[in-house]
Amino acid sequence: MASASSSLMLFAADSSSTARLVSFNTTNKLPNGVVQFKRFISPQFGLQNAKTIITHVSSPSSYSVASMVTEASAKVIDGKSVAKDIQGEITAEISRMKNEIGVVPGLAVILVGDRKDSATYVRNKKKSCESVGIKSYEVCLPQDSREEEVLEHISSFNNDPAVHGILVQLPLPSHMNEQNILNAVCIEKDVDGFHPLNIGRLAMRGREPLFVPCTPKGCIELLHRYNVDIKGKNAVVIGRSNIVGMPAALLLQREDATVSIIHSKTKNPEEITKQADIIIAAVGQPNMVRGSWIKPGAVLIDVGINPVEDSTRPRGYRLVGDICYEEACKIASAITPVPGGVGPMTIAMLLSNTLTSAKRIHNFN
Ligand SMILES: Nc1nc(=O)c2c([nH]1)NC[C@@H]1CN(c3ccc(C(=O)N[C@@H](CCC(=O)O)C(=O)O)cc3)C=[N+]21
Repeated sequence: MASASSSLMLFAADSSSTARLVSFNTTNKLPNGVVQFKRFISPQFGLQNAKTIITHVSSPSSYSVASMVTEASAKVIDGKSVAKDIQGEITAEISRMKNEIGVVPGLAVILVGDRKDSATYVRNKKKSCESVGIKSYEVCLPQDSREEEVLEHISSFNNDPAVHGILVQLPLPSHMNEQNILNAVCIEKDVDGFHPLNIGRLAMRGREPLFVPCTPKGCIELLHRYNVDIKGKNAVVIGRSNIVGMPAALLLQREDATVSIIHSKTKNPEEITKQADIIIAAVGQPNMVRGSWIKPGAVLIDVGINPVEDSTRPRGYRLVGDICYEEACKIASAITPVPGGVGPMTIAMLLSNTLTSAKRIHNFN
């Protein structure tokens, strides 16, 4: 078979053809060494992410063998880094606002109960607020509080001129009526974008919501900042929750994508995802989207943040997405990691919505 030098030349010839989808997926094992050629190159991001690993070079008596594995790995969409950039932009705007009109944006968070994950999110939000210069107000109520108490806090934040955004951490305890509570947040301070009037406007052509829900907004912002075309593309949203799937589908539609929504009753979901140029996965099922579900070159946004047991980690678990990253990164052209993908963007969009709200209320541009 191939000698070491001819295999390397073969690779060189390949790598000059940038735009072509080159794939030769062979795995040849020879008794005296291994020759492997494996390539998945996605056209959209060219070859910059192709990794060539010479795994084995041997020179038995008659010939030498180089084993070369070239696997394109998708571009990593670095949500953590984009979120950091955005927070820098927000910090600068807040300081300009403070200097020019003496106003500091304020965000109120209401947390009911003692779910550990909710407490962690709320703590992280508070830290992020501090770092950009947003003043945060926090109310923590016990699990057995009455709905009326929550409504009273919302009402007083609605009337507090120092507060420009109000977030009620979800999920609420099951004895509370989530609809009543979300309806009570005045739409001018609904930085989560969960008020039915904001969602309704998001759904209507020619109408503009005051706020767009943070997680879906973060997904679209990542696509924009990575120059992913959305217009005219096939986009698939997996999951139809009020807080992520549904608004994500509406946003993609507003960006002129052709949108399909997959949910628990969808038959043969993989046949639909296989057609998708863009997938947003938001179901909360660890590793549900397998490599075989993905069209080569697709762009993947993974909203899932699922803890799975892992005794090798200090916390006893690690976080995985809804998309099987190890398989998907060999087929997609770009993918968000978990953690470090959509999660940090959710917080950045919350800060951004809070700044927008303060600007609007104070008529500051
Ligand atoms: N009213 C309301 N608004 C929300 O926006 C809201 C909510 N309720 N309830 C819970 C979900 C969840 N959520 C996250 C935000 C950031 C990360 C995040 O930054 N995650 C890190 C990982 C953090 C870790 O290591 O644990 C990451 O993905 O890199 C995750 C999850 C906001 N939520």
